[in-house]
Amino acid sequence: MNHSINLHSFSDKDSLITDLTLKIAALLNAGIKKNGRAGLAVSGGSTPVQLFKSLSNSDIPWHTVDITLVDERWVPPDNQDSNEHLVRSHLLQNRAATASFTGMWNTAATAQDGEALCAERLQNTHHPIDVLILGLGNDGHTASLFPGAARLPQATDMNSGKICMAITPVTAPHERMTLTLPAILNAKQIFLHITGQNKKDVLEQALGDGPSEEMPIRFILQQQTQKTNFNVYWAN
Ligand SMILES: O=C(O)[C@H](O)[C@@H](O)[C@H](O)[C@H](O)COP(=O)(O)O
Repeated sequence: MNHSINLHSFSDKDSLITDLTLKIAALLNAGIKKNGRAGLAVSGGSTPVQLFKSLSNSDIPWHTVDITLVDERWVPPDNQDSNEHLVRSHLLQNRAATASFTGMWNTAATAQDGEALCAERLQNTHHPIDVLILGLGNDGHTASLFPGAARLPQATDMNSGKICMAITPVTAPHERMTLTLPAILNAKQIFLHITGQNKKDVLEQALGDGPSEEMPIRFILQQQTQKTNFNVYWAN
């Protein structure tokens, strides 16, 4: 590995979830104490379901937390592929039911058409985001920063001034909306949450040399600004 990272390894998923839940709760509680509100941005996919369930029971004044998405597939919230659907089903439950949620999807026909409204809504949530959770795809994507996507250069341009951007993956279904790289790196704390040997292998490959465009998680691993705390949580 050519780049050093803070890697927290766990022998099983349950111990990871217990530890990460406490860590996230402490950071959100600290943010609330200092600023009156806190921001939490979450990814979709299958990995975070157990974490969402655990977080939903955490002792946090959830009514002072703004929950947003890191990315979204451009499908309505009643679609099983919707990340908003996932968050509503597993995170906005129990104690966390009182949190304020701002999704990315809107009724525009395409993500590109819905970009301005999505950005406007996100601007009205708590910033900077206190805790942002990323996942990792087998192709090295994170958020919806997909290798080979035509708009990847714009979505990773640190000077775009944009908070979110529509993007069409070539390696996965659905047009997406993603937080841009500068918006992701503006978070105070980023956790990369991954499970299984396969994802660890992908991470190790990404930590080696090669173009970030080929494995966009490298844009995060090799962040130039160094102002964001970045930790990897991995369990087998
Ligand atoms: O909506 C999405 O697809 C995601 O936010 C995406 O970036 C995800 O985190 C990875 O694809 C990992 O997904 P899994 O957890 O399902 O492996």
